[in-house]
Amino acid sequence: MSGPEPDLIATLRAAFGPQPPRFAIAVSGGGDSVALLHLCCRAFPPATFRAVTVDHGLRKGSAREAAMVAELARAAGVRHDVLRWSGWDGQGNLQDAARRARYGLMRDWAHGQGIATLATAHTADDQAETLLMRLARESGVDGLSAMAPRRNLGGITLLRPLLGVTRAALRGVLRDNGLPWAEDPGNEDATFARVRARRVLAELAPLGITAPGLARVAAQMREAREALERQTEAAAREIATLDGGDILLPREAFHALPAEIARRLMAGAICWVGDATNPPRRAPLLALLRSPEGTLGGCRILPDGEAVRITREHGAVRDLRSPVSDLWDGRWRLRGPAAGPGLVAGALGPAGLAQIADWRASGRPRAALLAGPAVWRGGRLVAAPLAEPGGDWQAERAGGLAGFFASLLSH
Ligand SMILES: Nc1ncnc2c1ncn2[C@@H]1O[C@H](COP(=O)(O)OP(=O)(O)OP(=O)(O)O)[C@@H](O)[C@H]1O
Repeated sequence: MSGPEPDLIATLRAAFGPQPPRFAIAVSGGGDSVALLHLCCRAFPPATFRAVTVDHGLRKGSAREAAMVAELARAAGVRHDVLRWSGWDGQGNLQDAARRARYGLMRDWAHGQGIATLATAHTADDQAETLLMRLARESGVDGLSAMAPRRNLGGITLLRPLLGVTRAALRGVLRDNGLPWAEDPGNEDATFARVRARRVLAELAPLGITAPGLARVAAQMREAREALERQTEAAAREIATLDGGDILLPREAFHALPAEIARRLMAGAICWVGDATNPPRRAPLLALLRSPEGTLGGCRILPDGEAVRITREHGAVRDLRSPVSDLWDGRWRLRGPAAGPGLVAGALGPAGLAQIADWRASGRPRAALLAGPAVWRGGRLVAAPLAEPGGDWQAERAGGLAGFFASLLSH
């Protein structure tokens, strides 16, 4: 074995750690992932990991590509499965739907097989292209940190061990070992922003801008991002409090924070209160920070004495109903006397609030109570734990304040 292969094997071993978990690799049949398959076979005993291919059935030859991967895996002694997708309803963007379906299929498959980690073959070139596309969106530190080397995919760790390795190095591995691979015709289709980014990247070499260089910039951005997240978490621990399911930020202390930290803290609070995965967009977030109140990401932000309150927006939960034993709105746990038949959890709303004479005694503003959890039987209000604390029913915000702090850090 010569050339760059030993280094690449060392890179893989370092990425998976000394005792690799039960893992699988996602192999499309393209050059990058065929090289990943080959390198994994050199780095780890082939019988200790699995390979998976999603056949989208979208273009001629996809079944043949899956069969090619199956043959390569069989020859190498790696167990391989093909997952078939046939779910496109003709709506929306096909690429996007295929991508989401692919990750969903692979995640469910991994869960079913007891696999904890799934590795893809994203390269330094993919990372550099992502960074260029994020520049076009005027992204900040988070966007420019591009793809994470590892992230959570519905309880599975998605690992990208080759983010620092160029496509050219992987093509070298394929050639040196006489390995076949399939060329994706989409790679030449300039209607895709990624293909245009790839072409532009090639033009940037005279400036000294290269794929590995940009991948290193992304890695530096990721470190900066992690540092900023920690600082945001520290600021939250110092100033944030929880009231019911709402976050309260004392205005003076909040505005004294560096702007970047204040923005992150507000975005994090909105995500947590609104149970959202994606942070709010920058422009509306900046507009919100300039105004005393507003709505964003399914939340209402309003002044509350000396503080800013981030509460759920009633409109976002108005029609949400679930059995009282379930987590309501993805975050509320209701506990009360033995749950009788027909009890459901739903928002208190104006109809519920109108039935509570002294809701002001709760000390909470009307907006916060409207979107809070209540227990209903048919159209009859049984309990409103946030508006009438101390009753038979209690509502607990899952995760509590510690959950909010933890949500501010990437996982
Ligand atoms: N059909 C497939 N079956 C199995 N793995 C795949 C498939 N398509 C892509 N992959 C995996 O994903 C890696 C990246 O491929 P590609 O860039 O086409 O995917 P992507 O889903 O668009 O990536 P991103 O997460 O950046 O959107 C591949 O190297 C391979 O590991």
